[in-house]
Amino acid sequence: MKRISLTQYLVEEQRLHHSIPAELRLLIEVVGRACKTISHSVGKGALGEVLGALESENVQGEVQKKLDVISNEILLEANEWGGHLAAMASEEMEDIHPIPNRYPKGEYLLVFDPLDGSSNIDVNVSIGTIFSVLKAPEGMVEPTEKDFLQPGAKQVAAGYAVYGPQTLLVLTTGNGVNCFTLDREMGSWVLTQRNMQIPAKTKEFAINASNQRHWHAPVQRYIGELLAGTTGPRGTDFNMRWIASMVADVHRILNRGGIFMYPADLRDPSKPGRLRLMYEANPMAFIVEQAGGMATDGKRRILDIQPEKLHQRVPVFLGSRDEVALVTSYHQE
Ligand SMILES: O=P(O)(O)OC[C@H]1O[C@](O)(COP(=O)(O)O)[C@@H](O)[C@@H]1O
Ligand SMILES: [Mg+2]
Ligand SMILES: [Mg+2]
Repeated sequence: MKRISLTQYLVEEQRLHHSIPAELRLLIEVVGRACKTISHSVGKGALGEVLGALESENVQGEVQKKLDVISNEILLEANEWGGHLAAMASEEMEDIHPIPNRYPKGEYLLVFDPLDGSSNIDVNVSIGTIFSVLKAPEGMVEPTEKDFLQPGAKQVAAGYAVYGPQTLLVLTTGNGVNCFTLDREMGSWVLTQRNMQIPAKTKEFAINASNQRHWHAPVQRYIGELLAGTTGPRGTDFNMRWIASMVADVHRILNRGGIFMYPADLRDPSKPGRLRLMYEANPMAFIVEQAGGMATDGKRRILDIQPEKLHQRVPVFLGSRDEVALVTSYHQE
């Protein structure tokens, strides 16, 4: 098999297909390098003293794990001097992070969840990094939060890394979805899956069922029908998986189909669901659509939502098209 590296793939996209500008290619390479460094820290575990929690909380009021903070710092540092960005924003930081004046600046904005699946860090289950790239608005002088508040449809690139049995990088620049595997000996990302496609039909679903008593009626109905299996209206059995790392759940769905749900529920109305629009739902929705799947908040296409604030939460239904369309239709009845 001819080995194609991430750099070669991106150069091909840039030169042959003109689908990405050189600046964006270089930015993606910097993010890819940062993910390699994070992978290295994750892999050290107790030997690198990277496990466990800190005393601090992030803007979401969640206790920060050491690796949440380490990964955030790796991404900030790698991208600060790259010269391709105007500013960054992260799950772990309340405010945006403009590129300091001592570094060259570029025209892109980078948004990330530095470490996704924090509850799995200390138990050696797959975790990851999710990122999204936006273009800074025309005429922007000093970046502000408002410049980031663009619908997901405006993303120019999105991806995630999974730190699991293998370290993977899944990427879209709006021209399909490709997967790269980290060759740990060579230290390079190698293209291992081209043009990933999510099957439209599935018999597998992912939801945190411990929240069932709080769900709204359309989700109760949909899940009730799946659980009824051959004895219910669907006339077939469904299987359930829940890793509690969105990256790992989405990666499974990208490979063999399935529907992933994190709905809003009857609890705190100020928290519609758990996942964050800008750095979890939008990049994953972009990837899923590029792989032929569908992503909604139950009512609307996620990529059409106009963000109102950086750390906004949204309900998420994404994956195999037929199932996402069905649960979305239940919300419209
Ligand atoms: O604790 P729950 O309800 O299983 O939630 C799991 C979800 O929370 C998340 O871990 C949130 O991400 P963070 O770890 O980045 O906060 C998702 O990856 C995952 O799908
Ligand atoms: Mg997350
Ligand atoms: Mg996180």
